[in-house]
Amino acid sequence: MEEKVGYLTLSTGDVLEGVWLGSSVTAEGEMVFNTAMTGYQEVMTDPSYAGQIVTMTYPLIGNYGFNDIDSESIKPSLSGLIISNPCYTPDHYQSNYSIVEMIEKYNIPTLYGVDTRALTRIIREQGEVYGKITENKENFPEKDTVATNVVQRVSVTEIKSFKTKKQAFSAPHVVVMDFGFKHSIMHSLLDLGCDVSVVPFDTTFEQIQALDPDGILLSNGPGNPKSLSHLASNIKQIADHYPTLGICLGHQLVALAYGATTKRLPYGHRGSNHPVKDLITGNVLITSQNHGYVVDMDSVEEKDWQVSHINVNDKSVEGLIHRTKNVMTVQFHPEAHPGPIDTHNIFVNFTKQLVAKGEKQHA
Ligand SMILES: NC(=O)CC[C@H](N)C(=O)O
Repeated sequence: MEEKVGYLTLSTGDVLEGVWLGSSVTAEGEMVFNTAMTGYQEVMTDPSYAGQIVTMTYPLIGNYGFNDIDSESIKPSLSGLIISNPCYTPDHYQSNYSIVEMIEKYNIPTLYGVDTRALTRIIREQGEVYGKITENKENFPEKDTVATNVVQRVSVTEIKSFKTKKQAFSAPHVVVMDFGFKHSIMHSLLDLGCDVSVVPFDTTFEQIQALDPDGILLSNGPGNPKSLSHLASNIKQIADHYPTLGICLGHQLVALAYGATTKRLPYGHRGSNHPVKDLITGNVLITSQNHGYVVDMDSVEEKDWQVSHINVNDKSVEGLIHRTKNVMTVQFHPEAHPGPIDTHNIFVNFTKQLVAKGEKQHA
């Protein structure tokens, strides 16, 4: 196969050389890195990466292929992919495609053979870095090209309903507000016996009331949470009214809706082994993470909120529980995928307390 050189130019002025994988599709976006050693399929299909160029720090990517089971969305939304060493000959009993076939199928702008260690050091040291995957090494990204309207790009546009396969009578009904939800969030709820309706991110309180849910889940999603501040009063009204769980962007949006603020992390948490301390049990849990923003600890109103989890490395807020309302939010990913399932109990506790409509009627 003929190799074609491509470049990753950065807003820092750095230029890294690589080789195009698939056709030479140019792209621009915020540079982020993920440190997971496995789980590239889940990372590539996580809608929270919309608008971003993802660098995988683990060198070998693609060795166990790509399957029909583990995608987190219908198609990848990330802006581009940077890897060191792609595997053309995957080996796994569930593998249906090679990573190269997927990159070609979805036209994902991808460079390989890039010095991903050097690139990661640049991102860690410079913080907010933008990049361009290009044929022309003189062609730099527009500085501060933060992707806009990313949530609109990845959210469903109409309601989609799913029935649990667990015992069907009186299953609790959870409405998932879709800011770019990962499919494994929905699977976690279905597996725990809930029926699920996935609704567009801007669904109003009244429209949600019409669906008669037992609980609400605000999903993960791409972009700066502050870009959705126009939804704050709607989100507060919903969370005031229903048992609510927020995950990642959903956690940040709930915090904003109740008056806290969010800020940018120096270079984000993206990987599958981020230690988080549960301040209620004292246990440290290993979590899956993908976020560039956090809720500012100083802005959390102590009389209303208990900080339930903190990040062990940088002490940032990882979870909140409302003191009087039935609202709980987490910055990490209890659905894992990729990563360990140490925090699966977040789903168990959320779903256990939902009183199914049928039970309400029969009580
Ligand atoms: N995975 C997510 O929901 C990410 C939330 C938000 N886009 C952030 O980067 O912080």
